[in-house]
Amino acid sequence: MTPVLQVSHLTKSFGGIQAVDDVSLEVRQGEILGLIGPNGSGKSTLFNCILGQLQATAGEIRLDGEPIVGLRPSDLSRRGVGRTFQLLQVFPQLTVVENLIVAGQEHVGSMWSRLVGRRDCGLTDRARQMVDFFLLSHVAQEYAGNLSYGQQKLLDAAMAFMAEPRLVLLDEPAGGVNLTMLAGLRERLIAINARENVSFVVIEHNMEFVMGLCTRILVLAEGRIIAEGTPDQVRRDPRVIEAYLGH
Ligand SMILES: Nc1ncnc2c1ncn2[C@@H]1O[C@H](COP(=O)(O)OP(=O)(O)OP(=O)(O)O)[C@@H](O)[C@H]1O
Repeated sequence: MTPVLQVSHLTKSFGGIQAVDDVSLEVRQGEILGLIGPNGSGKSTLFNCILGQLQATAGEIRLDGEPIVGLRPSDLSRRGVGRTFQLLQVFPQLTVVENLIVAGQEHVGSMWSRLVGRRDCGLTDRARQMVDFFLLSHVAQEYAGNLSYGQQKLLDAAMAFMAEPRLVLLDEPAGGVNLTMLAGLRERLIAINARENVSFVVIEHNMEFVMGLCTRILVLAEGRIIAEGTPDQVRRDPRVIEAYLGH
């Protein structure tokens, strides 16, 4: 079966720095792939190249077998690529449901049709589903700015699923989330992955969280993949321990 995402020999330089250095990887249908590595190892740069926010210096990226290098983030989202952000992207002055609908609208029609058309396109129903799924029903009509940080992270995650994506790139979903909410967040992500057969790539510094969420993990150091395997294999790999300790 064609992988959902194929990255081949991707390189991104900033002047003399090879932030991503000849990286190749594949993401399979329904897989939850973790991307870990010390600070500055190239994780965000790799994400931004995949998402069309940075132009790769060399290499190829394919989505469902089709080359996507050069496509804009909006084109990618229409092709089924969603993302969450390291820093929250919710609108504090909109309610939870309104945030979800706005996130869904990004993928439906042009700005003009959004302004004049008001076609719902099932967004209200999908927003209700996401509110229930991410355990936000009790705050559905609350302004997002009034939610706890953990609830805002759940909302941020839910927003990435509004357009029923095939692939979601999650940038530190556990960052800043307190211990009591972490287990719930991980459980919901695993549940939506299974329910919608969507693939994830997850950047995460919280080792316990990423090891409990992902089926396979890639480890980056200085722009290169230095290890790959199941959470257990990666945890015990001396190259990984050295990359973290030597940093
Ligand atoms: N816009 C830029 N201009 C110049 N150098 C950059 C730029 N973005 C990233 N870098 C450099 O590229 C390297 C990789 O950075 P990147 O942010 O991708 O790492 P990271 O693994 O995501 O780090 P962190 O875990 O701290 O977020 C670093 O040396 C960084 O300083």
